[in-house]
Amino acid sequence: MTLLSCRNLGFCQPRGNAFVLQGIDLSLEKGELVGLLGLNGAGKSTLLRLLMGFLTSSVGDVFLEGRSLREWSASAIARHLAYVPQSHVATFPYTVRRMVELGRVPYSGLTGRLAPEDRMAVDAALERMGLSGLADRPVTELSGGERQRVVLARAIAQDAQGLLLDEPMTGLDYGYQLRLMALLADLAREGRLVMLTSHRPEELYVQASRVLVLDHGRIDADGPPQDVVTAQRMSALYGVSLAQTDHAGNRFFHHGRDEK
Ligand SMILES: Nc1ncnc2c1ncn2[C@@H]1O[C@H](COP(=O)(O)OP(=O)(O)OP(=O)(O)O)[C@@H](O)[C@H]1O
Repeated sequence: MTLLSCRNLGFCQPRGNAFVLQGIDLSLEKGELVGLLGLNGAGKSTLLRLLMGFLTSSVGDVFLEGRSLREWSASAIARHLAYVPQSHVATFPYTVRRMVELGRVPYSGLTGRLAPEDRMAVDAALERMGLSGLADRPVTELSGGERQRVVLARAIAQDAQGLLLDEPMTGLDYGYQLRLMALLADLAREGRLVMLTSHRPEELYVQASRVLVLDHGRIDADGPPQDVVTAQRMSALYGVSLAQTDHAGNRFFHHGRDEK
């Protein structure tokens, strides 16, 4: 079932004269783990922000559950879609628990008391991100990777049907990168739409059910990872010579020896 879709979506920055995104047609289904690849500046974050309703399209429209996002209130969107930004600066010394509790605001309201199910969702998210032992620490006193796990836990606590993540692996140690990808795959298998931007095609090859390539603001490829994450396409996209080796369900890329 389609959760999010867009038709002929286009976006120009307010003071820019060129389109950052153009002619984007997408139908994003519940149960999919969608990876979004593209060069720096290709428009990946812009697309996620348009799908979240943080930016308003210049052309075309985004639909959530078949209704234009323009008809949805911000809190109703937040009960359907959670978002993890590319970077997050902690300026106020909230505790880790309090930060994760903010994921429940779409249900409890800003001043509302947390119901038992809110507390359960917060505890489960803390546990899933390995933060139970840090719950009472101020976020301003955490490492970069720990803070990233707090932002991820807040999004998971939101318990939304759609989870849109902008380079979520940034700053995570290798163990948490692998755990997070497995968790995202689980969330998709549970019937959620999970969409993430990434600069790691090999990781998308293993876990994503669908991979999109954005190139110069347009969708250049859209399909299963076996068809999209190929040495030929990745070489063309990144402008480097790559060869591929498949092994035990993984695909590894090797940088050609002729290039430095
Ligand atoms: N606030 C802004 N004002 C003007 N231009 C912007 C703004 N934010 C982004 N852009 C431009 O929009 C284009 C798309 O940026 P976007 O952040 O969506 O790219 P991205 O694919 O997410 O890149 P990266 O991989 O580097 O995160 C870029 O050309 C960028 O320079």
